[in-house]
Amino acid sequence: MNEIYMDNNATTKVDEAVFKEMRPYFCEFYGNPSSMHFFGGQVQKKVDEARNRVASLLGASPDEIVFTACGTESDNAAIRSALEVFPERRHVITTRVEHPAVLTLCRNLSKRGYRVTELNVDGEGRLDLDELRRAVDEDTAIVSVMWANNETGVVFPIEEIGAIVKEKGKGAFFHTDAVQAVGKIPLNMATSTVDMLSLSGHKLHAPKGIGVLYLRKGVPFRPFLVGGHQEKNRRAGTENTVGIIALGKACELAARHMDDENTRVKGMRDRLQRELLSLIPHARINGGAAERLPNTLSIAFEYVEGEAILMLLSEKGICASSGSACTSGSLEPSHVLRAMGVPFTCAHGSVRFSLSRFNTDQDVDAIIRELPPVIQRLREMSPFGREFLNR
Ligand SMILES: Cc1ncc(COP(=O)(O)O)c(C=O)c1O
Ligand code: FES
Repeated sequence: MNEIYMDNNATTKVDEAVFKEMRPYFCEFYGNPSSMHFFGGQVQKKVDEARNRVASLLGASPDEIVFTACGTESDNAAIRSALEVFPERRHVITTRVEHPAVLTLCRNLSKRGYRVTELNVDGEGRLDLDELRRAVDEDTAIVSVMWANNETGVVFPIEEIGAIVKEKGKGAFFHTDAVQAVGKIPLNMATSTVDMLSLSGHKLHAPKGIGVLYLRKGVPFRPFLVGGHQEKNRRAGTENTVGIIALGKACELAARHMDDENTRVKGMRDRLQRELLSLIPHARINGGAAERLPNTLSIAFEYVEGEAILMLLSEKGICASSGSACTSGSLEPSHVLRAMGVPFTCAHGSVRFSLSRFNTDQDVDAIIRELPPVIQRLREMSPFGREFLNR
């Protein structure tokens, strides 16, 4: 069976060129970059090169790049640092649609006496900037808003948000979880209002377990992990050298190919969306009217179960995701779709296809061929679906 992988917002394949770049650093050049001898020096040089490559993709300076273990660590480090820098400030602003890496931390903070504002989104997943404007005050330590949503692909107007934080925040930090944005849309820290940004290697064809916290020059920072002097005292722990080198290569590839590839990826995503909407009745795009990442399609089929769709697709070799919490054993539909007010019946039947540069037109053809009969079959099987079809 030919596998069709359209779950790239969950994780991506390591690019062969990335693997080739990191491979010698396991068994041949395994030195510790902090060692004085030539063996460590060789690795240090390669880590420096990787730092330059990451910085270049972000329009940042290499000193502003702190390597971490993952996107989650970067998110935690950014928010916790802000609270330590401003111990007297007790207010944190985020959104209802953040990844759990931010949302769980914020909800824990609210249990510990912090005031946490979770900004709402409208039916298309868009923020109300007036709500943000009203929320920011002199007690706000940090505003953390994701650049792009992992489930719907909806892109937030980060620079407009940053301008509001800078205008009203009395020095409050602005952090963005850009884990889904980096490599998919161009970002430029040189002209940005962002103070701190998180990214994760495994979303852009580097391996799992490597992340970055971008930390703007001059922004005060308290490290999350303390110990050795790595990363200029901003993140202790011996560097994940192979991961760093891999991420450097992945960023270099992303910078070089982003324009062409994303045009092609968007073409495939748009065709998939168009065809599915025309072939399957009572389907709707989650976040369809908002600005979205070029690779993401979250589509709701009324009166069917997300899991059932995924299981039947999986039998055909097609990997997608349901964008619902029930994949993790709960019966609640996704917090993102709920925040958008997507009706229960649609939220449950939502499927996310997320493409990458490794997808082909044949992959899109296969989904267009396989999915409509799957939905038809499931609707016929379900009592709700039957009633609904007979209406
Ligand atoms: C928006 C967003 N933030 C954070 C993360 C967490 O990244 P990591 O898996 O590297 O911890 C993810 C990945 O699932 C994500 O999609
Ligand atoms: S129970 Fe499956 S999508 Fe909600």
